[in-house]
Amino acid sequence: MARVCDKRSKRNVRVFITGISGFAGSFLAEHLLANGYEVWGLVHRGPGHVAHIQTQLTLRQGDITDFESVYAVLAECRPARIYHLAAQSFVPRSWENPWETLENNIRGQLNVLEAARRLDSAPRILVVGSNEAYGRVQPNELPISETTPFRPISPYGVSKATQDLMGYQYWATYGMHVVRVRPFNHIGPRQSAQFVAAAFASQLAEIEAGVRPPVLYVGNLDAKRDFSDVRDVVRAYHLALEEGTAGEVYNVGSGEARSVQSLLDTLLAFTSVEVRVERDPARMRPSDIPEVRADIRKIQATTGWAPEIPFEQSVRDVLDYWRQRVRARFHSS
Ligand SMILES: C[C@H]1O[C@H](OP(=O)(O)OP(=O)(O)OC[C@H]2O[C@@H](n3cnc4c(=O)[nH]c(N)nc43)[C@H](O)[C@@H]2O)[C@@H](O)[C@@H](O)C1=O
Repeated sequence: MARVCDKRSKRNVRVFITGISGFAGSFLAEHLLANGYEVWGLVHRGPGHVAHIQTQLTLRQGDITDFESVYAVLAECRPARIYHLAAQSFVPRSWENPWETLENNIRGQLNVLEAARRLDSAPRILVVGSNEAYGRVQPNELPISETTPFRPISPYGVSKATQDLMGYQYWATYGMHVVRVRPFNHIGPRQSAQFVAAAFASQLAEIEAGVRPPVLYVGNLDAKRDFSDVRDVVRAYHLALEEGTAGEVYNVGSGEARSVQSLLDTLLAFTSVEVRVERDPARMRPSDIPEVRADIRKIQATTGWAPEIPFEQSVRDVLDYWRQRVRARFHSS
């Protein structure tokens, strides 16, 4: 373990992160900088969530679905590690526009792997799948292990199953050092308000600030998800790529299932305002996986990783993040 945390030994190790300006990508960039890596990244538009550390990074603009732009940036960087995080990650959007999600996620990763194959730096590559690839899991299959079959029920799940298999194939065919992870739900500051914890916290922060009536809109509260903190998840990504075995795949989760109702109850315990909770039909999905829970023994045994941030702390941090954002928005106008 000391090996991957030794800053001096990583000073010349160049990593490249796709999706660096996003939710998980920004925390990964911070984590790798703190561990002494030289961090590069691909941004589509602006620096987003890495604006505050921009001077410590080398950012290049490009479109993940355009091979030439991906190849040009990777050929310039010649990274020793690639963390491929860029993706369309909101499940309901994939039902509205399936091809957009499939194209972005599948073509995007194909471009990264094909470009990496042409590099003489022979990078290690982290491919990010999802528990959505497991899809419709039966109660007797819980907790979900890496050998549980894929039965995706959303185009997003299909795209992640494909990315996962593609990562395997590039290892099997070309012997490339590809390590795959299958993260379960992760929450934390900076997450878009599309996702459940941020969706609830952002409404609550606005209600507290008096800029929204005291009605909190929700979707399916019965679903059970395996939530972990994004800061624990990016630590797992780093350890998986440094300590994991090429060609292998690792679940990343907490090992516990919680209902969306219990997430809501935890949030409401942190506020003193009275809210009415109302079911919003627009937030219901054509199909929703009823329960997921990760078997995380494989990554624990291989890397020693374990989640460290308690669920309540993550939820509190999400709410505080949205309180700050709401304050900044309404004080500056
Ligand atoms: C691992 C996996 O994790 C995530 O996928 P997700 O599970 O779809 O995440 P979510 O936060 O959108 O929904 C969680 C649950 O919460 C329910 N729910 C209730 N009420 C609202 C609501 O108001 N908003 C949302 N978004 N969900 C709601 C919703 O029906 C679902 O059962 C992505 O990061 C994905 O990229 C990924 O890979």
